[in-house]
Amino acid sequence: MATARDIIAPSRNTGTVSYSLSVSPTTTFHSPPSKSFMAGAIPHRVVPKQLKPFNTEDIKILLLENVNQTGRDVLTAQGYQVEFLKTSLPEGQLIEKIRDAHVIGIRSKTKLTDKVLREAKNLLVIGCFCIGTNQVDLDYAAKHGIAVFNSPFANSRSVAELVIAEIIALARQLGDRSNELHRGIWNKVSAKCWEIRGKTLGIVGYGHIGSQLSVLAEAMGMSVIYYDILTLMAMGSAKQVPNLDALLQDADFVTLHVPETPETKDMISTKQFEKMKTGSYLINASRGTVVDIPALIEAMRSGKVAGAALDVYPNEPAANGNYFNSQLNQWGEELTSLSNIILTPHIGGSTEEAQRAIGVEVSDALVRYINQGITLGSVNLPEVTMRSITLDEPNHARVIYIHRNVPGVLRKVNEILAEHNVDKQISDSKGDTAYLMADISDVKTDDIKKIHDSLDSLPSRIVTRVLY
Ligand SMILES: NC(=O)c1ccc[n+]([C@@H]2O[C@H](COP(=O)([O-])OP(=O)(O)OC[C@H]3O[C@@H](n4cnc5c(N)ncnc54)[C@H](O)[C@@H]3O)[C@@H](O)[C@H]2O)c1
Ligand SMILES: O=C(O)[C@H](O)COP(=O)(O)O
Repeated sequence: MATARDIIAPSRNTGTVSYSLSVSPTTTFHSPPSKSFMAGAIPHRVVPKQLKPFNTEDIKILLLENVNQTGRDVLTAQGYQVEFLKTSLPEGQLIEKIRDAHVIGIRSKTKLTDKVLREAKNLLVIGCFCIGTNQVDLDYAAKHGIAVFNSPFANSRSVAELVIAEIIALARQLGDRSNELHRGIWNKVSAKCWEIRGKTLGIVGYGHIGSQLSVLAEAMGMSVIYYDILTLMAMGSAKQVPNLDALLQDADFVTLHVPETPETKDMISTKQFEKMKTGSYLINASRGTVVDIPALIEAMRSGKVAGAALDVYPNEPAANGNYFNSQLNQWGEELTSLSNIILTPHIGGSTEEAQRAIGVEVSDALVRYINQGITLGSVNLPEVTMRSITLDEPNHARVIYIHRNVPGVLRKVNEILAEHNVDKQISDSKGDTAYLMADISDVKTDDIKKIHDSLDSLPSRIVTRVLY
């Protein structure tokens, strides 16, 4: 029997009733009509038709990890069934829950491995309500026609501001002084406390966060150097250095802003600490795997590193609570016993501004994908968009065919579509997966199932959807 993932029934809402235009990606291209337009210069506006894949209340969305209310509002306004949980889920429970879901929304904790995704038979799309997508097996998802979206920079500023705060806090040993006074100890010292003015900040990874931080740090009188695998335009007076060693030997503060990849695993370990200046500082708000923590503990004990701020850890708890100990990470208690180390629970992107913006951005992308098949912003499928079908175009349908990227597919698809007029068609590929979108006209209701089933029976098929 066809499932919600592949068979597409007509929407209850696609008659002549009024439509919400908010879901149309093209809405922003329609200026409000001016007075002269209203006076009759243009007889009527072109109104995008709200395509629906099937009765929207059939769409089941599972939101984990306390996705912001803004995101929940966008999705519930569509009439989807939204289940919301504050925490991540252990693998067994995740597998049980994901079997039913057409959409899952997560943040950085939920691991969507191939093992989990294999059970997600109905899953159309994954929304990462964060920047990182390392927690998702992107390749498996693409090969199975599951689109993945994220929010590439809505929390970048929040992370950059946190790092600025940490640079000053480490230079002035604020964490220690505050902890002491909380225990009743007055310890007024200036030894080894510094201004940050004139010091050198070394930024590893000069992307959205690194470059934003660069601007803020220079404004506070720091010199900025950066290392990145790409040659990137410097902000202000910052200077790119040719390799990591060059950065480590010159920086007073080293801050990490690279993604989690095989190349960045233990990027900062014993050898790198040896290259750093004595009395320098390390900040990691990227991913926990990037720093070899036992090596950091050693470097801090020896005095090589004068202070550190960590926001991310190799193992992080699924929920808030009393979990940060040696069971979670074997060095947990050694780390907490060090002086001048700021430990935060992965809060780099946790501001009201960032979470609200991410909620809207990712939910909008999910709605566009579910209702119209648009993949703009997808991190694992080719980015494909087409202007909306309008209310002036009855008997039109949008065909989405995600298929293996092998020769001869377009010919077969167009043989199937040949009985109809193909108004627009776009096809693009990324690796092994290709994405075809075609708007066709002269389509009768009875044709929909035939088109769907014919495309679905092609050997190249990954996912077939027909929207109208
Ligand atoms: N602590 C938090 O709450 C928080 C919030 C947002 C992002 N993050 C993490 O920060 C990371 C960076 O975020 P971003 O938005 O700046 O990402 P980005 O993709 O904009 O920038 C990453 C940069 O790192 C560079 N890079 C990749 N591999 C490298 C390597 N081996 N050596 C040197 N440079 C390398 C890339 O070329 C790119 O310029 C994210 O991947 C995410 O893991 C953490
Ligand atoms: O990837 C990110 O955006 C950050 O690591 C923040 O993740 P979070 O949304 O789980 O706090």
